[in-house]
Amino acid sequence: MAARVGISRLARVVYRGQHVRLPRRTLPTLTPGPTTRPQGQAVGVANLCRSLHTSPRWAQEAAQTSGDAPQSYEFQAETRMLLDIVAKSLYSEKEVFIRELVSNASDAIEKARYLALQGTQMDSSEAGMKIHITTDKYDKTLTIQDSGVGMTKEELIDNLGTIARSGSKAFIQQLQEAGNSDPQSIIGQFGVGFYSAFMVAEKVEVHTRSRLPNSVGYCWASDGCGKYTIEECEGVEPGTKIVCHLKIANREYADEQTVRDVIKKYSSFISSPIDVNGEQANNIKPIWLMDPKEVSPDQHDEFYRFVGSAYDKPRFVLHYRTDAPLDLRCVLYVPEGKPGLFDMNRDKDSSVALYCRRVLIMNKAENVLPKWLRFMKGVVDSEDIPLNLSRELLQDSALIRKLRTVIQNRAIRFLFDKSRKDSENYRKFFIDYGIFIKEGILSAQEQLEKEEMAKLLMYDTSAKPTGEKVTLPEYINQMQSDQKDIYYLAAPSRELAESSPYFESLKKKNVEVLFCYEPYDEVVLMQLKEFNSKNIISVEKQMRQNKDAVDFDGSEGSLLRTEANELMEWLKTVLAGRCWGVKATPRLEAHPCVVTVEEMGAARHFVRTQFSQIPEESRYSLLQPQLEINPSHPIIVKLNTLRANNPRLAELTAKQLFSNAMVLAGLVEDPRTVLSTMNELLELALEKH
Ligand SMILES: Nc1ncnc2c1ncn2[C@@H]1O[C@H](COP(=O)(O)OP(=O)(O)OP(=O)(O)O)[C@@H](O)[C@H]1O
Repeated sequence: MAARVGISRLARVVYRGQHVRLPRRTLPTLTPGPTTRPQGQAVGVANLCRSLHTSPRWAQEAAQTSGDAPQSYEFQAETRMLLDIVAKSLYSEKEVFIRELVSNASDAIEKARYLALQGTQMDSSEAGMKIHITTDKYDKTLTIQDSGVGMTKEELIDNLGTIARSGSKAFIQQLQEAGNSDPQSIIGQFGVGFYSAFMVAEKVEVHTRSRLPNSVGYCWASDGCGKYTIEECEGVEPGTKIVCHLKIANREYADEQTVRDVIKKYSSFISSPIDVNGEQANNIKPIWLMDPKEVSPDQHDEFYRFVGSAYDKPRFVLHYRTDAPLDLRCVLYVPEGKPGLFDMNRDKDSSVALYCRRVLIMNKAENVLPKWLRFMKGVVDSEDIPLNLSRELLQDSALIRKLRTVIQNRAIRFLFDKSRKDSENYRKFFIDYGIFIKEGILSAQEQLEKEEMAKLLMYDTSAKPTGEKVTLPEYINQMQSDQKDIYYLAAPSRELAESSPYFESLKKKNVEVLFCYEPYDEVVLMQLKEFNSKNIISVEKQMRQNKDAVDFDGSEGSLLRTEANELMEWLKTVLAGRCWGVKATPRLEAHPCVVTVEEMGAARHFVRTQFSQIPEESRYSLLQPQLEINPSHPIIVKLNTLRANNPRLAELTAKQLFSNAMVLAGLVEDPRTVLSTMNELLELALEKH
């Protein structure tokens, strides 16, 4: 290694095609040679450098060659094409070449570990399984050395002279299909493995020795312009050392801090230690690869803050490993904090990083998790994901879809487990994050998928005190033996739900009813339609469908059948244009009447969202409300006599009863519309007092 002298005392010369750094005092003795390095003269050059008391790295290595002339080879045609494009492209993220080389180094170490584990006879020691990176600003070199499997001469030719990886093949194929029209746009979608080094290097040297017994070392070198050389070298350590002689424009990659930053960005979680100039650069443990039992809560807290760029803690940790149907290692966190308004946005960036064998593929990987799980933060690592996965493929590949389904199913199972075993914390989670689950149900296509997510829903219920929620499976478990359907009631609050006329008869029969307080709750349940082969129906619908006849037994204070029939006929006339039918119901007790419509939830949604644009007279014909009267209620009984005694007061009372019922059903957006006749009604009612 050259002695470190100040830059002012150094001079740079190009000697036989190489940039050589020399102390100034030696300059007069140097005679520039030819601009290209002739084959077979490496030893001479090295000798010259030694005699000048300087030893640039390439010259040091040249001094160790066997002395035989390096053999020259041509790259396979496809490789040449790839190299040409890579070298000339204006690829914006050149730094990824470090990721590619580090990932190859890590793969080589993994292979060596694996072979050693398999009992293959090898020259290996676990202790040295490291990646060493050295930077030299003066030489403009970046060297990446691993203690992995190394390569034999044949492997060098096969692996680096031809396109081995499928990703590169796909890249070439796309390029050909695109008719060479826009290579930059295509190259941006791919990592191009080892060849990406030529984006930044004018020359790349690979010093390698296979770990197989009795292997010799080789030096592979190329400027990426169609040819490469291989020569036998002595003193090569087992493993591979890649020296990138950087182009002047890319000399920043010989800067230690730049390299550290790139490693932090892409390769923090590589399992082998990565040293940059002797100091470890990846000090974060890939905890998702550890045995879940071995990871402490503190480690999770720290890692969560790192991956999620968060300041709180995770409330739930899903640390999950599987080999089938996909190889998958993931750690996913549910934040302790509540979601902010921004988190609700479906376009919010994902907080999940996608790795493949500890190599970062994409930081904010969209589509790895379904949208509704966007509140989860963490890491997904799958060996089945190709390293060169493009953004386009990530958008729409069968593999990513499969990954998404596997993770979604696991997340649902995990959360469902929490709901049963850690119910208090799950209840709090549901209050904060339930809206995402509802969104998931609304956006799912398949009934089965909807029902899976619906296991996670929780509601207040008529059978439990306020705040004690039940899940749908719990509701079904508690159902009465003769109960066929799941009932729900949408109301703005528990008080209004409990006093709802629609709930009266079920309450009397002790039938449990789910209370939904949010406007979108009933939209979700309407979409869900059924759960575990049970229909989910609103209490209003249940009432409208009910065919129970009124028992006109002449009980005291109740209308007789004929009286009720006459009153209903009269009501039809008085409410013409607003009411599409009148019937008597046995299901009311405290209330004089209710309004029912075909799909109450949908109607309410319609009223909320569309009614302002629809003229008054058309609104009723769209809703077609039906009035159901309670023939035993004092107001109804009185109304029947009133229509003969005081027709005007009876008419006003009937209209007001209908308006009140519409309000109770949640079908009136603007309450002022029901007050128009109220003063006249009061005036007449108070006349005799
Ligand atoms: N440091 C290394 N040690 C041993 N072999 C290496 C090393 N770097 C590259 N290779 C060999 O060269 C081949 C080509 O490398 P390249 O990066 O172009 O693609 P790849 O690593 O095969 O692709 P992928 O990472 O998708 O499997 C590798 O498959 C490997 O056999």
